[in-house]
Amino acid sequence: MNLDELDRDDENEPGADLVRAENLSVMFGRQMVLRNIQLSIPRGQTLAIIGESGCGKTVLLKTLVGLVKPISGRVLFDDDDLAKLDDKRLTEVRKRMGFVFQNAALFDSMTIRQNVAFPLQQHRMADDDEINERVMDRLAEVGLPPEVAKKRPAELSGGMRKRVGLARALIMEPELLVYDEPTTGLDPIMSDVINELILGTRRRFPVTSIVVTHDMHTARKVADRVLMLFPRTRLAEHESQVLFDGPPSDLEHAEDRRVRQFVRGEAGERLNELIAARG
Ligand SMILES: Nc1ncnc2c1ncn2[C@@H]1O[C@H](COP(=O)(O)OP(=O)(O)OP(=O)(O)O)[C@@H](O)[C@H]1O
Repeated sequence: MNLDELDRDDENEPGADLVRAENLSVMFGRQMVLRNIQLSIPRGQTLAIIGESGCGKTVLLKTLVGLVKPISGRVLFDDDDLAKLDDKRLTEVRKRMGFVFQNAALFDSMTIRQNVAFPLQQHRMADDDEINERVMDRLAEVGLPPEVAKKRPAELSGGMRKRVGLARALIMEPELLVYDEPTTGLDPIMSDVINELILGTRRRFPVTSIVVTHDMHTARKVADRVLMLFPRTRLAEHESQVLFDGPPSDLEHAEDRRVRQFVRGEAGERLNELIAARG
């Protein structure tokens, strides 16, 4: 083994950062949604991003995977600055990411087999037999029976569609999996099935995960680390937008009262603010 190979091995070790955001700020028109976000996600970590509606969770997620461009700062994926990559390199990098969207985002006109195979076919990654085998393996991994492959999304329940979405995200064996609200709209039992799948996926593959969620049960159960964002508009000028960054077990005793209120589901002074705003 030469020195270059040794270096590469170091980078792939658990613990080295896969994603790094430096001084990230994002604006839409005149609205500053994110300001000066600093974030490093080591390989193998599962990070949950929480915070009230509209605080910028999804925007942060999209910026970290290069779907939204920051007005300042940068995102490094495995040390590559996403803003500096041309389209071809960005496509290569995206192949290393899997996306599980809120509504599963399946193609209604395609069968489940075609939906799950889509990323492989799009990148012409395998022949038909291999694609078929991989699709069936992934469906089995998310607990779906083989006969589901022939069905169309409309014939499945919401929970089954979410599982198909996860199977599709896994088909490329990504290094980074991002989940946007994976349990929204599901009953508590089906939510827990999805939580267990997220945990099981992490056990089976050495994947790094980012989970945007409103569901504190999900955050506590699947995450090694939780990041809580707060809406920019309600922060004092000097305050950081990240109110909490630590293990889920520390949330209940967080120093910041706004964190404790959020995780306990208490409206606190927010209720008075909303009543005052209504006049
Ligand atoms: N493409 C866009 N163009 C303009 N404004 C946007 C765009 N995407 C998001 N925003 C604004 O950015 C803010 C943060 O949105 P974001 O979707 O990240 O919130 P969130 O914390 O994920 O909320 P929720 O929990 O309700 O999904 C919102 O005010 C939203 O209107």
